[in-house]
Amino acid sequence: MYDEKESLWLQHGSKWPSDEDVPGFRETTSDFMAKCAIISNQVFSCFATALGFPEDYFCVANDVTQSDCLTQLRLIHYPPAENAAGTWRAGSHTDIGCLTLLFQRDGEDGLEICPGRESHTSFAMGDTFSPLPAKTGHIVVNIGDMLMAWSDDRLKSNFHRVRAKDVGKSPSRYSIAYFNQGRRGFVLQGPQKKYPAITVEEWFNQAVRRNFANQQAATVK
Ligand SMILES: O=C(O)CCC(=O)C(=O)O
Ligand SMILES: [Fe+2]
Repeated sequence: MYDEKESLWLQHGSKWPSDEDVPGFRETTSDFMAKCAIISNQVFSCFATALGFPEDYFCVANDVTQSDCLTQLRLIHYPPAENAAGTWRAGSHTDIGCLTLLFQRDGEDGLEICPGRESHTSFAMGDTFSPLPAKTGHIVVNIGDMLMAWSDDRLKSNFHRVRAKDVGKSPSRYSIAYFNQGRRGFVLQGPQKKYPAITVEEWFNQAVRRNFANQQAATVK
């Protein structure tokens, strides 16, 4: 089943809307992304220190000034819905990268979260989800699978999903997700070396293949 949403993805090498088409968009969005990088780095510094890495370790590994950085901003729109039982705005998933900052707006609820999962190879579904009401100005911070592997599974990625109301009308929902996804060529390995050293690029490719295979298996059941 597909997700009922549309989104604009921005990262190194993206084609931006022109200033004639959307005046001020590039400047405003770039400023916003720079602020997201600063906040992400504050969180990364805490995690790096707690894990025994140098304080700036994850900041360097996710440095958006480097052209091989896979970090991405996604501007997401979920169209209005009515009696949406059986559909998903975003099906249950964990984020694939290191750390996500998620921005929502007042009155556009629908995000549901699940506590951190146990192992980065599982793709458990059917756990208990709790709604996280949308608040303008708040930032939801999700740990992703890459950071889970990079921390030898000590920091858990968390399942989350987005739905419209089963019964009645749901307004449009706009959200913004800033995905810290590491630098392609950076070598990823936890301090305890639980998993073999691997580049971010190769880790990403493997994770996409694994998630896709698991999703296929879950759909077939
Ligand atoms: O729109 C949201 O609130 C969640 C989006 C999300 O989880 C994602 O794009 O990975
Ligand atoms: Fe997500």
